Amino acid sequence: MSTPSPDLEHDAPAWLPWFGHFVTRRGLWAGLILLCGTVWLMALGLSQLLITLMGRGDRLVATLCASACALLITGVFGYLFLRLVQFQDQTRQRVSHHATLDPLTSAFNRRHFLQLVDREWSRAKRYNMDCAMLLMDVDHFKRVNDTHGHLCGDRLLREIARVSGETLRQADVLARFGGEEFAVFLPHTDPLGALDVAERIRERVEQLDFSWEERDVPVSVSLGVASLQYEHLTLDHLIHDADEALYSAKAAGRNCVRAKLGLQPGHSSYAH
Ligand SMILES: Nc1nc2c(ncn2[C@@H]2O[C@H](COP(=O)(O)OP(=O)(O)OP(=O)(O)O)[C@@H](O)[C@H]2O)c(=O)[nH]1
Repeated sequence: MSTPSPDLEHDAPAWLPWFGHFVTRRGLWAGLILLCGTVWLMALGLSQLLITLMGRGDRLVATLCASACALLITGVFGYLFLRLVQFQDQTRQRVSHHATLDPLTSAFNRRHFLQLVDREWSRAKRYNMDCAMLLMDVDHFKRVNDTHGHLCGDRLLREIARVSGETLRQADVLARFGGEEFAVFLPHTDPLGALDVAERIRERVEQLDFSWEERDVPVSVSLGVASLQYEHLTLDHLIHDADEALYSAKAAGRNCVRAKLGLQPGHSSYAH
């Protein structure tokens, strides 16, 4: 997933791979000599051409020719240099895109999500701030794939990621956690707020008017919610609790939210 796209090869200026191989094989000095030699030959050829065309070899003509050559060569090499800078920037952006985003849904991938959330989670833990984790799983997704095909399943995953993202605040972090499972980290969110977000996502997905080849495809998700507790010593503990809550939601018949919140004694789960 994080391998650079093959498009990069196509987008590279045509001379770049060749010149890159040359410098790698022969070394920097050989590259520099090749570059200087090319510039020198271009300048010589061009000035000779101009002098021949103008038919005179006096000082004024020589100065004009030198200026024209300098201008042209600076333009050519300036353009090549700028293309190189632009290409390098595009490459950096694509590599970063591939390293952080899930290619199907454009939500964060699991690895990047865990990196981001680990930092946020540690801060919340240290400063005693609220935060919560939601795990969301598409209901009977295998059936969708089997009935309508994998392309339909893929589009459904994209739609679910889209509507979930629209439901969240800027600071919330959404990721595709695995096959048909998504994770959402909610910083500065108390247990009731987390339940509210989970319920809103569930409703938005349920209301998705999703069809494939003119056939309606009913969609629902189950969500497990866990809020940061004193006994969560690592991020894994928080994720584990969200996973247990998700399991309860599935066991309760799906299309619902279950939570491990520790809201008050005797108030540890929530049903849609
Ligand atoms: N189209 C598509 N299918 C995927 C992708 N990743 C995983 N799947 C499929 O998702 C299905 C998950 O099926 P199950 O784990 O049985 O879950 P489910 O059918 O949703 O059942 P419940 O979770 O119990 O409601 C499997 O058939 C996987 O092949 C993907 O990227 N695209």
